[in-house]
Amino acid sequence: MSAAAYADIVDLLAVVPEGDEAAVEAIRAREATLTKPRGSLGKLEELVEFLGRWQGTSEPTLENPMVAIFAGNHGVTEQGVSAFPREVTAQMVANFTNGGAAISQICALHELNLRVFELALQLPTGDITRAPAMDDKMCAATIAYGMEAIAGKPDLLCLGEMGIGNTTVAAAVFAALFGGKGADWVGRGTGIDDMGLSRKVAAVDNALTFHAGHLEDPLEVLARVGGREIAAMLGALVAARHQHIPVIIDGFVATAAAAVAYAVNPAAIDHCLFAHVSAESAHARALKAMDKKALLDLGLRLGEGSGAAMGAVLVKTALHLHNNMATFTEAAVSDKAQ
Ligand SMILES: Cc1cc2ncn([C@H]3O[C@H](COP(=O)(O)O)[C@@H](O)[C@H]3O)c2cc1C
Ligand SMILES: O=C(O)c1cccnc1
Repeated sequence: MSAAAYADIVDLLAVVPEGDEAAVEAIRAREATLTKPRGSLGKLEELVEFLGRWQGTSEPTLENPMVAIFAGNHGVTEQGVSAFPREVTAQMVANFTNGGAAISQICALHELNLRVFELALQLPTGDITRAPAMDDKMCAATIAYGMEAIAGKPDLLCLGEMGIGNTTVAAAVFAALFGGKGADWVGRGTGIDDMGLSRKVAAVDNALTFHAGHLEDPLEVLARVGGREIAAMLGALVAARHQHIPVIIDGFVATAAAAVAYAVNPAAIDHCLFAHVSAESAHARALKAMDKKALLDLGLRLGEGSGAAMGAVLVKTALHLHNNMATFTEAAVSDKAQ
């Protein structure tokens, strides 16, 4: 990575705006006046606080929630690590736009703006078992692309991805950042069989061996064993923080982008809500490594932002209740006995 681009990205991760605790206090004060026992909406109350804290206002909005899907292709698919062929990435991108994918329908039903960003699908990244995924310049450019992609000021950003083979590179990123070997981080992804699973474990182990000595720096990890969609999600996540946009992270692969940010500065992902724990087995391990708890456990293992969008559905519900329920006074309901 050019020294300047590298320093810029590290700076943006290292020095991040704090959450607005005064906004949270004001939200809690209103919450206490609503016609329900205090705290009885549990995590739904926390979701409103999350929105206010990171939008920096006691009156958060959800007028422009965006689901951003970044799509990339991976050289490591040559190792036979996915149950599906590489061309599915581009085919699913078309399906997202045409309305046929799960994420398309979640977004249509719940009025979330779906944006799909293709990242040079005809040019897969390097096969991480024997080359860097990206050179530093490509990695920096892709992070910058992710930063730009969220222009248009969403008030909530859900991050998702599409990329056949990307559960393998995500596993390699986790192993490089948090330690352990392929077997600790690899799962079945799209549903690969036992032989394929062994090839996946070997691919991650071979990548760790090939890149040994160059995996100290989190951004170097991203460039060497990550992928374009992970780099772009990292850029989007960082830009969102500086623009006061709360972020919802999807499953295993999107969490790898958050993990790179976390490895540079744990506070850099405080504005990120982890929507769900994926059925991809090592996702729980990744969340634990960052001491994060997921909101939902729906047994999803899809990617494409589906879990993040389901999180956004709950956030929408939570804010609607907060804004539209009656207070004890308005409804003439007797408050708790003094
Ligand atoms: C039809 C289809 C739709 C998808 N939507 C998301 N993914 C998910 O599966 C891929 C990762 O799994 P692996 O590492 O095993 O290739 C990613 O594209 C991810 O978004 C899909 C996969 C398929 C096949
Ligand atoms: O949790 C995920 O992000 C995931 C799981 C399986 C396949 N693709 C993505």
